[in-house]
Amino acid sequence: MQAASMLDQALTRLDDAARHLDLDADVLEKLKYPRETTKVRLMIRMDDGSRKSFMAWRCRYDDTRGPTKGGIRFHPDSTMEEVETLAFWMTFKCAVMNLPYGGGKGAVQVDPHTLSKAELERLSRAYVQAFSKIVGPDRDIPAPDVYTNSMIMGWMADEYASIVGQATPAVITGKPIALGGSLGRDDATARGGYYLVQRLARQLGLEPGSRVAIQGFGNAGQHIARLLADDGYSIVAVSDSKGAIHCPSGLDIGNLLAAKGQGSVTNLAGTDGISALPADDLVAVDCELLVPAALEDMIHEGNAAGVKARVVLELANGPITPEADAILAAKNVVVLPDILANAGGVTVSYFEWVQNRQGYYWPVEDVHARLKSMMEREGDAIWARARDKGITLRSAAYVHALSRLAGAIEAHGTQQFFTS
Ligand SMILES: NC(=O)c1ccc[n+]([C@@H]2O[C@H](COP(=O)([O-])OP(=O)(O)OC[C@H]3O[C@@H](n4cnc5c(N)ncnc54)[C@H](O)[C@@H]3O)[C@@H](O)[C@H]2O)c1
Repeated sequence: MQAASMLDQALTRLDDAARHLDLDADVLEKLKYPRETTKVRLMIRMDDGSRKSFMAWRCRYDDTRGPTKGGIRFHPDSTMEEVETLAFWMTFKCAVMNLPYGGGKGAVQVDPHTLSKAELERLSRAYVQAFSKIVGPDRDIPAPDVYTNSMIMGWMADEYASIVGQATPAVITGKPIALGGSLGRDDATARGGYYLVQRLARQLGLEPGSRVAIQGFGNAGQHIARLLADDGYSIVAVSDSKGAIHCPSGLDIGNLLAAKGQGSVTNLAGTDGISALPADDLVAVDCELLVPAALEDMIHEGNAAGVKARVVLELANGPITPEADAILAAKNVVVLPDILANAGGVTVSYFEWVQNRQGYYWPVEDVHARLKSMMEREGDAIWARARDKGITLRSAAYVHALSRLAGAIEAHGTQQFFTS
C-alpha cells in the first residue's frame, strides 16, 4: 500500500470531476481536507498478562450530507493517510447512492490473525472506549471492513451500550442478526456489484458463460463468486493473500469455499486441472470480467497493460491507481468504479440503520429489492452521464456525487451574502 500518496491520488479524482461542473469555490475548499481525524494508542491486556499497544484512528472526512459513515479496518499496514483516503471515498460513495450520510473511516494497526479471540474482543471494546465521544447514531456510524466482521461489530455495539447506558443498535452496522443486524448485509457489497453487472450486461458485452477472475476471496470475493456462478458465469481464477489458482474450464464454488475455510484457495492447486499462479499474475488471466476484491493499488502502472478482461468490477476500494486507470482507458477496458460498484455494502448498512431506528425489521426480499432498485437507479444515471459527456464511468460517478455534495455545501454556505 502506497499510503503516503494515497490521499493526493484520491484528490486528483475530485479535481477531475470539478472540471465538469460549475462549482462554488467553497465546495472544493471543504472537500480538499478531512474535517477531523482522531488518533489514539489503544492499550490492551494480552492473555499472557502482558500489556500491548496498537495505533488506532477514526476520521470524519465530511458531514455536510449527514452523519459520517464508514468501516473499521484491522490491518498491520493501516496508516492515518489510508484511513483519511478511505473516508474521502466514503464521502463520495454515500453521495453516489444518495444516502443521507457523509464519509468516515477507522482503523487499528494490527494483524488480527496474531490475536486470540479474547484479545480481539478486548481490542474491539478498547476502540469503542477510545472513540465513544466521536461515534454515535447521529454523528458517526462505523461498520466492518477488511479483517473485521459482524462478531466484532456486535462487541462494539455492546460496549457502546454499556458506555451510554442504553441499547443503541443504530450506532454501528454490520451487526449479527441477533443484535439488530439486517438480513442481506452479509453479501450486500457483492450483491450490489452483481446487480450492476446484471443491469449493464448488454452494454458491457457480458453474459452467462463469460469468464471471471476474482482477486481476493474474503467477504466481497466469495459472495460475488457465488452470485455470478449461480447465474452461469465461469469463475476461472481466484486469489487470496497466499497466492492464486487458475482453471480455464471453471472452478467449483463449493470446493473454493471449503479450501478457503481450511486456510487458502491455493490448497486446490494440483487437483482437477487447477494450476497455481503467482498472486500478481491473476490480473492478466484471460477472461471477460476481472473483479478486484482485495486491497488498494493492486492494479498499477506495472501490471495494467497485461489486463485482458474487457470489464473490471471494483469491489475493493481503490484497487486501480490513477496511472493504471489511464492505461486501462486507453485499452478501452470499462471500469465499474468502486464508489458505485461496491456501494451495496454501505447501502444495506443504511437499511440496517433505518431498521434499528424504526425498530421494525424487513424480510430479506425487501432488502434485495430496495438494493437492486437503488443500484439500477444510480448505475443508469452514471452510465448516461458518462455517455453524454464522453467521460469514463469513474469520472461520471465522481461528477454525479460531487453535484450532490456541492448542492449540500452551497446550501450551507454564505458566500453569496458577502458577494451580493
Ligand atoms: N465487506 C464489505 O462490506 C466491503 C464494502 C465495501 C468495500 N469493501 C472492500 O472490499 C475489499 C475486500 O474487503 P472484504 O470485506 O472482502 O475483506 P476480507 O477481509 O473479508 O477479505 C480480503 C481478502 O483479500 C485477500 N488478500 C489480501 N491480500 C491479498 C493479495 N495481496 N492478493 C490477493 N488477495 C489478497 C485476503 O486473503 C482475503 O481473502 C476491500 O478493499 C474493502 O475495503 C468491502
